Amino acid sequence: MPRIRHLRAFTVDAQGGADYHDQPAGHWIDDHIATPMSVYPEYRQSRQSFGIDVLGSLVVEAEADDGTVGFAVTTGGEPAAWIIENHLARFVEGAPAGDLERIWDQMFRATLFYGRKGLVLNAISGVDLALWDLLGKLREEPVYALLGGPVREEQVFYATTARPDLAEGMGFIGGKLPLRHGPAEGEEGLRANVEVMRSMRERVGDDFFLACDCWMSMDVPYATRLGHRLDGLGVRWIEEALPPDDYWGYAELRRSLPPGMLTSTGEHEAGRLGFRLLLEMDCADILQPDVGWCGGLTELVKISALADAHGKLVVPHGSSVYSYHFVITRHNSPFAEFLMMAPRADEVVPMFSPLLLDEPVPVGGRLTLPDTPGFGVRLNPECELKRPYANRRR
Ligand SMILES: C[C@H](O)[C@H](O)[C@@H](O)[C@@H](O)C(=O)O
Ligand SMILES: [Mg+2]
Repeated sequence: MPRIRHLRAFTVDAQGGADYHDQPAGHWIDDHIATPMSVYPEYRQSRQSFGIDVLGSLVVEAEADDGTVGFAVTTGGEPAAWIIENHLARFVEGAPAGDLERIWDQMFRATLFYGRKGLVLNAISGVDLALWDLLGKLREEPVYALLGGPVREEQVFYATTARPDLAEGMGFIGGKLPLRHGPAEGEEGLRANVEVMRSMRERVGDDFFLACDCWMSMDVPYATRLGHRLDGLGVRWIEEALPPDDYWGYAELRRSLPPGMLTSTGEHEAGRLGFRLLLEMDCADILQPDVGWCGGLTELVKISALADAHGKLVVPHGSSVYSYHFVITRHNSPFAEFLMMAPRADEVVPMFSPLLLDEPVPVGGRLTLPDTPGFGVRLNPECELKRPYANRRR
């Protein structure tokens, strides 16, 4: 097995890409969506106004001594690039390309004093995914084959979108709508949240599930009232109603919702111990780790096994090929998320566009992955990469 000769971290000088919240004005994903910052009226209209896209895309390359290059993309930008070049690289360069477990463990242990979750886990995830891509290319196998192979022929998707009614016509099995109002907008905002879901239910068929995404914007009393007002509208789950660390609140909310209305969370959680806490405190019915943020595939495998042992679903937060190669191999990941990244959510475009070439998209709401080695994607040469920390300080 070749050794890893170089690890490189780049930022991308282009909108969109892996930091998919970085979109031009007018895009549905930045149009008055409720967030923890909604308590400040000046930050309600646009999530970019408070910096949701402040980090930018991160590209990680791992080159083996035989010249093979694996890469991956995630959210992290310059700060993640600094962590990778000045701290994580020492555990990767010189190591055998197959030593994913030891490399991951050293990266995680070495950053515990300042990492644990958040940006550092994004950086570790980016390195880990690049190493899985490299290993697949060296072994000439798709990553899903390295994970034990598919448990189904094709993957079905629900769509996260401002237009679930359009997503139904595209063959998706359900639609998740981001809610626009939080507690600070009072009863009027709550009524508007309920009304948008009621209106959407009237526009889609009974077999098409709806969910609502609250992006950490609420509190337990408000989310409980919301859940009971949505009862009867066929809302499958209420997503990420509370801040990620409010394990107690999630457990209380889950007990308080109407029978059959599920809760989900996890896209801003990281590491298997964080997900163990969500499981053992009965916080959610569906866990949604983002494989580009939770620690990468090496950690997602552990998170998923824990969840499976608790009888819980793992439906990773939209992360393009990096989650598709995983979910196709796990029974407790029966469907996947697809984020509709067209500005008016009226057509299917690759999630990380324009950063990747050969990025697969669902057709008719379903997808069969090719057997291309690694994750089966290439970097778009038209996207200008910058390597801000090539001259390492440490
Ligand atoms: C659409 C949601 O508001 C977020 O932008 C999205 O990133 C995430 O929460 C999701 O579940 O897709
Ligand atoms: Mg979400």
